[in-house]
Amino acid sequence: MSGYFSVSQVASHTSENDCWVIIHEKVYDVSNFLNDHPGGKKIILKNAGTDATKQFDAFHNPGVLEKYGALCIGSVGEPPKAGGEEETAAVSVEDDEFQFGDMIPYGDPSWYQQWGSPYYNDSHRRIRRYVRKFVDTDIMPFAHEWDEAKQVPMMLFKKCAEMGILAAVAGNGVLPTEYFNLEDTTLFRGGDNAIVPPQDFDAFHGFIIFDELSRCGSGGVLWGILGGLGIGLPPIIKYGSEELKRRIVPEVLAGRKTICLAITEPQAGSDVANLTAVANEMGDGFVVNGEKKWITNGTFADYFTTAVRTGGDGMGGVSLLVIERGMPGVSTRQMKCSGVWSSGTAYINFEDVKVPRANIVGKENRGFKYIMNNFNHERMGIVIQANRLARVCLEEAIKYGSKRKTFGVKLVNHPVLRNKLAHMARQIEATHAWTENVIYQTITMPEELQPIKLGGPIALLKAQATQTLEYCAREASQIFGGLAYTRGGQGEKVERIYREVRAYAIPGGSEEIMLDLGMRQSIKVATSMYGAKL
Ligand code: HEM
Repeated sequence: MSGYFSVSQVASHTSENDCWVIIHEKVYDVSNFLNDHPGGKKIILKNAGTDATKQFDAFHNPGVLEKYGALCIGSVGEPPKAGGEEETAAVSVEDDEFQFGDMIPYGDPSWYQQWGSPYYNDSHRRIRRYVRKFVDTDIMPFAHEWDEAKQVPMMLFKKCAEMGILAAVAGNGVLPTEYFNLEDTTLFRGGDNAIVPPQDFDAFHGFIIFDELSRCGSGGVLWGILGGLGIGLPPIIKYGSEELKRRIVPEVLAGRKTICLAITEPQAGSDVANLTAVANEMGDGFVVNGEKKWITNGTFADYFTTAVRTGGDGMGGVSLLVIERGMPGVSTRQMKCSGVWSSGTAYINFEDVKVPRANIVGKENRGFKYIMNNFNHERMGIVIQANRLARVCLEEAIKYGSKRKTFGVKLVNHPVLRNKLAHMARQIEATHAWTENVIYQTITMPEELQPIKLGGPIALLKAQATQTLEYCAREASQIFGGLAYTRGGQGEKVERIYREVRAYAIPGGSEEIMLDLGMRQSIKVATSMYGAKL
């Protein structure tokens, strides 16, 4: 973008070879774009030389302007005087962290909209701005493209590593500082003056990272970048030998290698104790045979943190082994799923794969416990993402409903549609408050008690979050009508999220199993730990 133009200057560019329009006070030269315009050239020509903001807003996502930024040749009006009003105004808005975001009702958590909260401090406010900028500039404009291409660019891993995001989400609220250089990341560089001083990092920072990233409105992109690392690396960090950790963790945190968690099989999903992939002892290692299915990032991951049977039947015979892509006998293929397209969901075959004993995670036949502990972490990740995706549906529906009219009335002014928005908002807010409460427990409760005391509530919370997501995706789709039935365009996010609902409601424990486990576990804890007489 360069110059400044008056309205009358713009008005003289109205022909097919020389066509300008004003949109939101910016001037666009669309002469070379007319023939490529998905809405056709005539409709733009009809508005040539004029302020077409109203017409533009009726048909497009605001993100379109960012994507086609190259067409912008300047602004309407006079250039600002040096140190003038424009600059000062921008700074004062940015500094007001008590209020952050677009102020769409319930479009962000309440502490973004002038509500007090006991959970957050300045470093939490800084990290939300840090991640939001990244999402707005480096992810959101490309989410549709990547999803259609069914992959995220590999350079994103490097970018997330440099930002400090990979390290921040790998340790489940604890920074794995021994395995990456704090000064190599823009998030933790500078000690006490860092965006987040490393010693202050807590589970709420991790929460904000996932919540803000989920604003991209694509579970596929989110899982493409963090789905494998978020669940495949923590068991190694927590239970792996020092040698295994030194060999694998730094490579993954630097974005040079990728990792995934391979547990689910064609015939064993939530029923982990009955998995059948087998690792037979041979020499100083194992020979692995079996299949894994629906493995996030499995199409490209370098490491597979894999659940295998090393002992007898049931939960006592399961171990975790790190299998490497380069080992002969490993093959993966992309699965065709209804959603999360860019996350690299794979079917994996292990055929006579020789794995050294050094690659076992923790102790032999203790894998079931490690997997169950990891599940709580995985489920909280799903909760945070699902609830923000639900929020995205609500935000998109309110924005669209505030401009689209039927029978001369804006959609948000039809009581029947406002009722849908209200039901969306109350569920999202309740889920968010419960999530904050549980995250607070992960900081304050003794670590050894967490798997026992929090397992039940986290299972119920997962069901709460995914049912909220399902409700919001459905209702937002109804509000968007046909636009949520077509891929891309104004209903892009809602259409995609609707296809992704099952990817949240099933993995990590289906809703049915979560609800049953949640209550069973809570009754057990109530009677054995709190003294309830039941
Ligand atoms: C800088 C100028 C413009 C750009 C970069 C642009 C870009 C696009 C893009 C990418 C789409 C595909 C749908 C989407 O992604 O949202 C689209 C559709 C469309 N555009 Fe534009 N557009 C511009 C200006 C205009 C103007 C001034 C009008 C005038 C009314 C207009 C009317 C439409 C219509 C009617 C559609 C089809 C919407 C649909 O499929 O429902 N566009 N435009």
